[in-house]
Amino acid sequence: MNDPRPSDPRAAARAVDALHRGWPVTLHDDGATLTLFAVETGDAAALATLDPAGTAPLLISAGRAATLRLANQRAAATPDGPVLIERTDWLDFPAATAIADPQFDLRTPLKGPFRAVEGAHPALMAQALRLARIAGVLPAFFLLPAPAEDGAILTPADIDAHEDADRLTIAVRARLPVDGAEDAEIVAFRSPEASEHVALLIGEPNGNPPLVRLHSECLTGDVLGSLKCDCGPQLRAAIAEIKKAGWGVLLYLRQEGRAIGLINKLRAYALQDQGYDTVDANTRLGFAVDARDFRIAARMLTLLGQKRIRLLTNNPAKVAVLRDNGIDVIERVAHKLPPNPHNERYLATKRDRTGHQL
Ligand SMILES: Nc1nc2c(ncn2[C@@H]2O[C@H](COP(=O)(O)OP(=O)(O)OP(=O)(O)O)[C@@H](O)[C@H]2O)c(=O)[nH]1
Ligand SMILES: [Zn+2]
Repeated sequence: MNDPRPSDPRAAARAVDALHRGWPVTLHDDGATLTLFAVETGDAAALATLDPAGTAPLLISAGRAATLRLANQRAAATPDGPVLIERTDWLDFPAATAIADPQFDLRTPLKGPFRAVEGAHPALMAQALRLARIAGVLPAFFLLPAPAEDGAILTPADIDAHEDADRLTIAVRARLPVDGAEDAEIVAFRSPEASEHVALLIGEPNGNPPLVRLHSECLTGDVLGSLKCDCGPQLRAAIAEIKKAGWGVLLYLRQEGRAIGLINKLRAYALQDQGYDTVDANTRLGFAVDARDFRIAARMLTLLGQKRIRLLTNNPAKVAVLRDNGIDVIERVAHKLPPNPHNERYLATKRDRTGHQL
C-alpha cells in the first residue's frame, strides 16, 4: 500500500533540521519503519533514553564499512549503499563515533570484532544514508527500537519532493555589474530544499546559442582563494570566456563539496592531509564520489528559456545529464586552467579517476 499522504518537501526539511539538532527521525515506506539517531549530532545520554536496552544496531555506508574491513561480510553495490553493524556491549556511543568519523581512524584503535548483519529494509536504509548526505552529517545512525514521540517523520517520497528539480522557480532578477562583465544580470531561484541557486546572465543574445558554465559552489576556492582545487580560477575564467563569446549564462549551483556539504568536504580535506586522494577521501567518509544532481541546472536553463547551448566543462557527466533532461548541448568547450603545486594531484585524480577530460 502506498502512503495516501501526498509527498511533502517540508517533512524532509523538518527531518534535516532534526538531524542537525540530534533528534530522532522516523523514515517509513510501505509498512517498513526505521527510526534514525545520528551519531554525529546525538549523544550518549539521549541514546540511553531512546534505546534503554542497548540493542539499536548501527547503520553505516559500504564505503565506510570497507575502510573498517567489513566489506566482505555484506557487500553493498555502491560506496554509499547501506551496511548494518550488530550491536554489542562494547559498541557504545564513543565507539560508534570512532566508527562513523574517519578523523579518528589513526588515533583510535577500533574495538571489535564487528559483525555486519542483514537489515530488514535495505532500500529504506539507503534512503537514510541519502538523508545524511542531504543534511551534511556523517552517514551513521543508530536504528532505534521505536519511533520517538516528538521525532520528525517522513517518507522517501518526501525526500524526492525535497530534491525535485521541477519545483525550482525564478524568485528575482536584478542588474549585477561584476568584474569582467559590467552588463550582467543575476537571477535567483527558489528550490524546495531552500538552496538559493543563481544564474548570472552575461552579455546580449546575438543569435548564437549561449556559452553556459555550471559552477558548483566551493567556499574555499571561490571565496577564500584555496589553491587545493581549480574552482576559483575556473569561476573567474568562465565569466571572462562567456563575455568573450558575446553572451551566455553562468549557473552558480549550491552543491558545495560535490553535494556532501562544506563540513563533510572539509572532513575529506582532513583525509587528504593524511594522503588519500579526493575520490578515496569521499569513499572513506561513506559518500558517493560525486553526489551532485545536475537536473537542477537543466531546470534553471529551461526556466531561462535556454535549451540550446554550448557548455564550458571538462566533465562529460554534465553534458550527459543536461542532454537527458531536455537541453541540447551542441558543443562541449574545454575549461582548463594552469595547475599550481597544490592542486596538481587533485587535477590528476580528476583526469584519472572521475572521467574529467583534462
Ligand atoms: N567532496 C569533495 N568536493 C570537492 C573537493 N575538491 C573540490 N570539491 C568540490 O567539487 C566541486 C567542483 O567539481 P570538480 O570535480 O572540481 O569539477 P566539475 O564541476 O566536475 O568539472 P568541470 O566542469 O570540468 O570543472 C565543487 O563543489 C567543490 O566544492 C574534494 O576534495 N572533495
Ligand atoms: Zn574548489
